[in-house]
Amino acid sequence: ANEVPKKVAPSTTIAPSKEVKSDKLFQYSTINALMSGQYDGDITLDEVKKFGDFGLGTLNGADGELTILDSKFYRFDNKGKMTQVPGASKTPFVVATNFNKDKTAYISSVKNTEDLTTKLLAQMDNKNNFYAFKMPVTLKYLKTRSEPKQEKPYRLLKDVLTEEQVEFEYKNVKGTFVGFYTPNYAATINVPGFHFHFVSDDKTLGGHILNLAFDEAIVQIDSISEFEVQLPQTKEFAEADLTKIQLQDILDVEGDTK
Ligand SMILES: C[C@@H](O)[C@](C)(O)C(=O)O
Ligand SMILES: [Zn+2]
Repeated sequence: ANEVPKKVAPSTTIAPSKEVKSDKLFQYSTINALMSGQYDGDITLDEVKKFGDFGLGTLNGADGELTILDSKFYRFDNKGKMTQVPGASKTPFVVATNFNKDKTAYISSVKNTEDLTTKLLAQMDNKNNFYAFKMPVTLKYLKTRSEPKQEKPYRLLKDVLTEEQVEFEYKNVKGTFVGFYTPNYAATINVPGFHFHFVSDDKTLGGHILNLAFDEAIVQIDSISEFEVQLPQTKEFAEADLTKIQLQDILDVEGDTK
């Protein structure tokens, strides 16, 4: 009863920190799993939407090229058709973020994707961060690819794309470039280096960019210091050997065909 009352620090209310949308990169599954033929995911695009309004990937069965822009899901198929897909659609591999630009940069006289990556790298302060790039642009030249829905037993993505990818070439297309950069240390998790998709403003074309050219554009750059990988909880994923994929195989399928 006569114990000395504990000294209580004067209560200080900490001003609630400004609510900052978590600047995180979310991905479902890994590029090694996709390359190994893991084409059936157990996540819907509506669930992905919780993690980002901006992104890219594919749909179950590797059924075309997926691009997420302003929280809408666009599928560009092997017939060159672009459609919006319902949120109940599932994906085996997707990368998404709530895009918030840290800076913008004026990029000009881009002759091809190699030239673009050099110009983007020059704008990146930390090559060990992830990055997202959003760029409204009129492309003088655009070469994209897509691929048909696969049937089981699934083949390696390398074989699917080598044998079945369909390439499309366009001139003077206005749209939005959706891009990501993954540091090489994460090369088994996501596409190492740059990965670009596209959605035309009239929503008629896009897909996985193999090559491009444009005179000038302002690119929005989002430097990302946190990434989250949600792993498929499917039997196939649990039993898959994901160590066989070679880095060169990923680079071969992501880059332009000769
Ligand atoms: C479906 C694939 O072509 C994907 C995910 O777009 C990629 O790996 O580039
Ligand atoms: Zn792609």
